[in-house]
Amino acid sequence: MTSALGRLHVLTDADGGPRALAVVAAAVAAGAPVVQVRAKGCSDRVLHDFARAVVELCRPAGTTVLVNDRVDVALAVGADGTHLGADDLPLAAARRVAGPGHLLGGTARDPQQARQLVAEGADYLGVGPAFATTTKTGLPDPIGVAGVGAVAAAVPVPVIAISGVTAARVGELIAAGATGVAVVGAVTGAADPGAATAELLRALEDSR
Ligand SMILES: Cc1ncc(COP(=O)(O)OP(=O)(O)O)c(N)n1
Ligand SMILES: Cc1ncsc1CCOP(=O)(O)O
Ligand SMILES: [Mg+2]
Repeated sequence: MTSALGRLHVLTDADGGPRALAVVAAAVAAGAPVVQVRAKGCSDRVLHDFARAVVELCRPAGTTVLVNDRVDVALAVGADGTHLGADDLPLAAARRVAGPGHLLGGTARDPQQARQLVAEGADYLGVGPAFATTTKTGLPDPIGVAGVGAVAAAVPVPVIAISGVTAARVGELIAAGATGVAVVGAVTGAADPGAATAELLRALEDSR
């Protein structure tokens, strides 16, 4: 079943450890509509078990679960979708594996790339890097609010802005045309991830 796509995507921090699950529980309890399992550098077994635990935390709350990079793991744990970047399985190939009822998102930084991903069947796009971030290294220069807006104007699917997103920056991103935002540090790095999630949700509500 394809779940509706929420406007706040909380991405787990890369290590997928026990604190990561506690952050997910706090974000879900605070009303996060989407959690993305993003764990780097771990074994398939660790990623699978972590993703399964996230699904078990999210299902009772009706929270949509996406898995970063790995459509096989997403399907194995019953997640709602998969997020695919330039180094991941091509989106069209993932669609052949996953079938029509699985949310597939792609990463885009410009209108041409965005239109290509939509043509391949993307249900939504993660667009950025909007602002500079220390969470992920090796990123190209930020595209800024204007760059997010240029992509949003070019495609009919939801645009989720990512990179350096804070509650204070939500309004300008939505005003530029983004549907929602994706965050790592704003929640996982917060002393109170639940309160941080609620602040982001308020900022999104205020930006309608
Ligand atoms: C919502 C959302 N947007 C963009 C990304 C980045 O994905 P990708 O380019 O595959 O980079 P990694 O996250 O795999 O480092 C995302 N994960 N989610
Ligand atoms: C996964 C990813 N892709 C582009 S930036 C990023 C990390 C975003 O992290 P933060 O929200 O802490 O800037
Ligand atoms: Mg990826």
